[in-house]
Amino acid sequence: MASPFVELRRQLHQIPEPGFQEFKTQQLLLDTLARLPQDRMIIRTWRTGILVYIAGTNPKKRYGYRADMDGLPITEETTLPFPSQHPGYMHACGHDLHMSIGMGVIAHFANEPMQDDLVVFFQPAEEGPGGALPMLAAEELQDWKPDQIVALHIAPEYPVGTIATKPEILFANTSELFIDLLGKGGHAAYPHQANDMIVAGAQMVGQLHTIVSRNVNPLDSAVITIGKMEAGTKQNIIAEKARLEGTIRTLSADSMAKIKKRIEAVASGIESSYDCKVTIDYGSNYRQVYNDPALTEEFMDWLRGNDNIHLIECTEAMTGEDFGYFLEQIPGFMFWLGVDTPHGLHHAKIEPDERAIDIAIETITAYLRHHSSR
Ligand SMILES: CC(=O)N[C@@H](CCC[C@H](N)C(=O)O)C(=O)O
Repeated sequence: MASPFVELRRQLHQIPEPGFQEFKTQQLLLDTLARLPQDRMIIRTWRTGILVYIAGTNPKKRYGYRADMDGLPITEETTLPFPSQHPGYMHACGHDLHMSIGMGVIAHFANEPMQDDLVVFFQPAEEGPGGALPMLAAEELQDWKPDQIVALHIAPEYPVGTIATKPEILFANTSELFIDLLGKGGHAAYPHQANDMIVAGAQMVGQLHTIVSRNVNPLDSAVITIGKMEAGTKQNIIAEKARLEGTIRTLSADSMAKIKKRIEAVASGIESSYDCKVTIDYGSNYRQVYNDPALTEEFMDWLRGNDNIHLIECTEAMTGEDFGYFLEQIPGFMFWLGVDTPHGLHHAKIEPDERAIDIAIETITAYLRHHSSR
């Protein structure tokens, strides 16, 4: 029989919700918390998020664990017997696992407290527009700020039982990218009387893809991805508008600033070439995930003595995570948790191996207990 936290993951998996609309998710987590011993627990809600305080036996310090809550606009194509019940939405980035692991950590310390205090943050809207920054500024959190914090992210490429991390930068700086092109629509047979935004938008995508290869130092990694392009209404109508939606990733703040300047230059070139209006909106921006070097090294050393975990010192990834904002204010680290599936993050067929859930709960609780008693 599956552990209660695997069961919880299966329930969460069925109700993926967009950022700041995690209403059913919040209720399910609150109902689950209500079944745990309450004597050491204080629960606060913030928007669709939850903060859970577990008082220690003789606290000198406060630890934190953060789990993200939102799903993605993906139509699930897994073979799981508990698929998403929300059409067009899926937990395809492991947040269902991150939350069930958080609940396992809470249950562990609610039953057998450690010396120090613990706050678990169930944080909405990691995929966008970003729940971490407003949550960190929320009144509900001010007297509960931890002294040290940890979070994890599932890693499809690693076997179960693997943890991968590194000191310093783990995940990139990110900026969303929304570009609107406005030209002049018209009849398909009269292109000379219109400004076709399909042609302008396609040109712009091509030019955007030269920025990383031609303007960024190759030793300083960066990515521009356009994940969505929308234009036109019918095959014989010239499109008046086009919209490009994407994301920028960089390891350095300098490259992010440079890329944005180049995008603006490309946009003004497109405006004059196609006699159109181009508007850029950078949406939400996430700070890099910067692992505290001393705490991460110490965690890695501790893992080396743990026979159940295979530790990998990995390289940086160009993924983003608004946990970077937590790490800007609170020392701590993030790590990858192996879930061994051939399909990557954000893929409709991703099926993380659930055995990783109990492994993560055991590892985090043992680490916190070890650290807390020092
Ligand atoms: C771990 C992960 O996949 N995170 C997301 C974060 C998205 C940030 C933002 N909405 C953007 O698209 O820039 C990622 O896509 O890396």
